[in-house]
Amino acid sequence: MRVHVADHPLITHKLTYLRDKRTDSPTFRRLAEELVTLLAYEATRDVRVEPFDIETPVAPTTGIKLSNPKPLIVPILRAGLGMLEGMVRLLPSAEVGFLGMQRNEETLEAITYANRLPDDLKGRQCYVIDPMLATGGTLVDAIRYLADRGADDITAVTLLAAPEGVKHVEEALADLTIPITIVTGAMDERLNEKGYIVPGLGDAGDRLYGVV
Ligand SMILES: O=P(O)(O)OC[C@H]1O[C@H](OP(=O)(O)OP(=O)(O)O)[C@H](O)[C@@H]1O
Ligand SMILES: O=c1cc[nH]c(=O)[nH]1
Ligand SMILES: [Mg+2]
Repeated sequence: MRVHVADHPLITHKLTYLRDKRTDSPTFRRLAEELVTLLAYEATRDVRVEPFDIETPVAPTTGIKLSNPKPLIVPILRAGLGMLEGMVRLLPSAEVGFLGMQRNEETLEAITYANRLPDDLKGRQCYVIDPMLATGGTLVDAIRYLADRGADDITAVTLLAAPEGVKHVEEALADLTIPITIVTGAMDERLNEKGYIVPGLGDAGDRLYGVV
């Protein structure tokens, strides 16, 4: 598994405002969208392309275009929805499938309460988007779900990650032979006793959409 921690002053600058508890929901949403666009640049480094012949006004040349089938973007509801617009802006021809997952606040185990994805993901390159990788339980289940349906290249894009969670993802998915990549805006210090990322940003879903 490849883990890429973005190291760019603009990303850290935007993350700092995102983390700040005084940042209101509209600003939080805007920052999350801006951040994912910057992270997607790194996350799509290995997006599948094929040669494409064109003619410029001056001469014929061969460029590239995204291969078919197009990539599948999978936001994990709720909080992953806050990253969808930014990701789709960079990959406008991608398809979007949805996974609704929620972590039980006591056991910290994730349950899947909704899915709207193609049954057959054979040969698909998938981008899972979720702002938080905490214990890693949610991401492990999401990646396994996609891999079981045939996805053969999976990249997770997160705003923050905890070292314990990344380790868990790596260990729990060690049997998968497909390429798995995590691209994150920052690797924070640790998890606290409630499974929250420290220093983190609190509950990403609540900060985007309010407490439900
Ligand atoms: O790595 P883990 O320990 O599994 O935790 C991470 C998950 O927790 C948050 O979602 P949450 O369960 O709060 O749902 P929400 O997006 O609806 O708020 C977050 O968006 C991840 O999906
Ligand atoms: O810190 C955390 C951990 C899990 N989910 C969140 O939204 N925040
Ligand atoms: Mg939440």
